[in-house]
Amino acid sequence: MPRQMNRVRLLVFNAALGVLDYSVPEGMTVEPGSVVVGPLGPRQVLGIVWEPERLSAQEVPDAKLRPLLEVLPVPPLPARLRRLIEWTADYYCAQLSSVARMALGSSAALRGGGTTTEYRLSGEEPKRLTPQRAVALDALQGEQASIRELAELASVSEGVLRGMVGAGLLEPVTVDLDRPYPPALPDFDQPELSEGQRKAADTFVEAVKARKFAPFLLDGVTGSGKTETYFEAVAEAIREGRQILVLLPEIALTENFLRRFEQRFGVSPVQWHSSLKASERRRAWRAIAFGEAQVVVGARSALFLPYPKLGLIVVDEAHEVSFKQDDGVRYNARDVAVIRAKFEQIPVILASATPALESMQLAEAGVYRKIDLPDRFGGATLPQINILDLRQEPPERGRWLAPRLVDEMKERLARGEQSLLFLNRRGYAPLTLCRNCGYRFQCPNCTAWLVEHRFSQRLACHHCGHETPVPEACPDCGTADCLVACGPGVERIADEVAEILPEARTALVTSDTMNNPEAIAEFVAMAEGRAIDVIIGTQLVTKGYHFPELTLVGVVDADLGLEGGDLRAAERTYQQVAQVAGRAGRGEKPGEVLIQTRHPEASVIAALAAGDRDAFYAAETEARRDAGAPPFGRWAAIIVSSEDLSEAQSAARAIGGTAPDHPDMLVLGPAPAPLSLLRGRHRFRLLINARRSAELQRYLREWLDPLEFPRGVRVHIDIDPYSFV
Ligand SMILES: Nc1ncnc2c1ncn2[C@@H]1O[C@H](COP(=O)(O)OP(=O)(O)OP(=O)(O)O)[C@@H](O)[C@H]1O
Ligand SMILES: [Zn+2]
Repeated sequence: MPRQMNRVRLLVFNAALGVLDYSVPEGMTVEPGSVVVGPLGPRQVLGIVWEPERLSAQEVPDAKLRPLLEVLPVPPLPARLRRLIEWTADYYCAQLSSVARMALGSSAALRGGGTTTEYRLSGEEPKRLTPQRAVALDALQGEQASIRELAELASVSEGVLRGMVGAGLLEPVTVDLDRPYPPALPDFDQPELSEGQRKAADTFVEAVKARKFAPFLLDGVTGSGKTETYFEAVAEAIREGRQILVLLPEIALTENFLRRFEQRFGVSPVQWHSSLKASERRRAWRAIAFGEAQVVVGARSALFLPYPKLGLIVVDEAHEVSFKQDDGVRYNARDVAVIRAKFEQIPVILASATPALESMQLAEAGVYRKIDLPDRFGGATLPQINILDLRQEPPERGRWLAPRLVDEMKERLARGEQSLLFLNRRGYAPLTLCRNCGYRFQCPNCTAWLVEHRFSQRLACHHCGHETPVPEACPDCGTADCLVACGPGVERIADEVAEILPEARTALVTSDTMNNPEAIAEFVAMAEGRAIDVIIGTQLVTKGYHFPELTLVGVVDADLGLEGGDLRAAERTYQQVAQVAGRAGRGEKPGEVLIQTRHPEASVIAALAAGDRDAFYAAETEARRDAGAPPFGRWAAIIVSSEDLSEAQSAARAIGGTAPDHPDMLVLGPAPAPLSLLRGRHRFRLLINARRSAELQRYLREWLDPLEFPRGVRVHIDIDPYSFV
């Protein structure tokens, strides 16, 4: 029984307001974690009741307190989650309210029950069709959503759709906002596990039963059946009536996961990601908060949701850098998942074929328990990896694929097998210039070249989204037809494949072409149905997929990732190439991988070719130890930006000038960021390298909190940064 509180302290979602105190009117019951509404001047403010002793604020006398207006009809945020929110804000030097906001998801979800109206095509035959209506009719087949969402889907105005409602072409459907999800069945279709899988699964199942904090690193080669293995732990948690969270790095992987899940458990899990419809988001949030959602699969933002009875967390493809959020609260979902498991006293499984060095180190130190799956499932063997030295076997002029790779692709095509070409570069060409005057197309808002996209016939900035049509003539010297594309992107590789293998059926897989679940599902179905011969893709196709007929992987440019030279460049290259190589030979036929490179002697490339993962990790570990880099030392970045260059510069200098002189901490910079202009803001960076034992966050706060900057200046702290641009 919560004690009756007659005054409360609220965490509110406006950092400028700080913390607010209210009185609790007669008859209203609140407890820590309650989501409430209070008056603020003439307006209202949403807040979470927090333990007053954990939020410092000036004490307001009882007599001056205004009463709360309302307690929202949702369960109070659990104490364990409140502690996680505090931990995250503290560790990442973020605002408590910004972290707490991630737990609430959507404001609509905070209001209870009810129905909403969605629309779908009525099936009525139109008598007369405007072009706009024809577009909508085509685009909205099988869709049901609000008018606004449908308008977005069909790229027509809401007015067009309202007209279609009037004409009876679209019909309203009443939807129960809180309709329950069908239950997942833990024994729906249990596969026969291999001996290794069985052992691993038993360990996980025991951990779920034990209900204690237990972090695992599931280190299994590509195709070893990590998913099947951790599904047994999921099944056990379902049987025990607990909730399960599975984090995936990208929505693109969800489709694949959903199908596997459905085969195993009979229904889809509850999804949580940024492209959910508003009504789905609200339904999912409420099912989660009320403990009714059993299994939730989501992107990193699913981590802070208010599960009342979490029993297991899985982070799949745990090495992926996209678990690191680089705006708003800059946190790493993989790391926070482990902390959440600790607060919840539950097991957490980090699954990967190419674990992050940090995770390997923690396993070695005995913090994580390492579970190995060293063999592929079903007798499949790991692919043969061969180096293709571009200096000795160059592609023809103006081409990017070396003859040997082309020959191998032709052979696969003749045998009815599939090939995959990997190049981690969207668009047609990364740089466009004028042949006559040398003019280069650059983004007006960013320090970046514009990337040509032939599909959309545009030049686009991959940092800010700026786009412009490809002009007929050079904007500088006015010469017509003089633009040349420099270097390859995946679209250009697709063109090349069309030239050399005109009869091959190809699929281009990038975030430009696979930007919705339907497109991804269609691609997967076609690849599985052998309606595709050659897949050309970015990092989007490197992981998760299982196409048994795929027997050749070509890495178009293995050197690309090493160019930037940041801390994790070698590791990332290793992971990407090993992952994409892992798509080959997963069925009965053996796979082969050809890595095109100009630096076969580089240690990453050599390790990949030799299949010597241990050697790679060992060398990389030593390099990091020498540099005092993570996980042996700690890093933090300070990013200073302003639309005004001199303002940004003096703020950065002021920070640099007041850097504490501490034996545990080395401050580098300020220096202009590699992306010195981003979305119209000038940027400077400082990098702090600290000893592992250093109280880095406290130093940072003591250093930065007293400083004041002009309003246009933003100062961000990035703890354990992944991006250095
Ligand atoms: N015990 C099993 N019974 C039947 N099929 C299995 C079993 N284990 C794995 N498989 C199948 O083997 C294939 C590879 O498994 P899975 O995709 O889980 O591997 P993975 O370890 O996640 O690989 P990657 O890291 O490359 O994504 C899948 O098609 C999966 O359904
Ligand atoms: Zn830009």
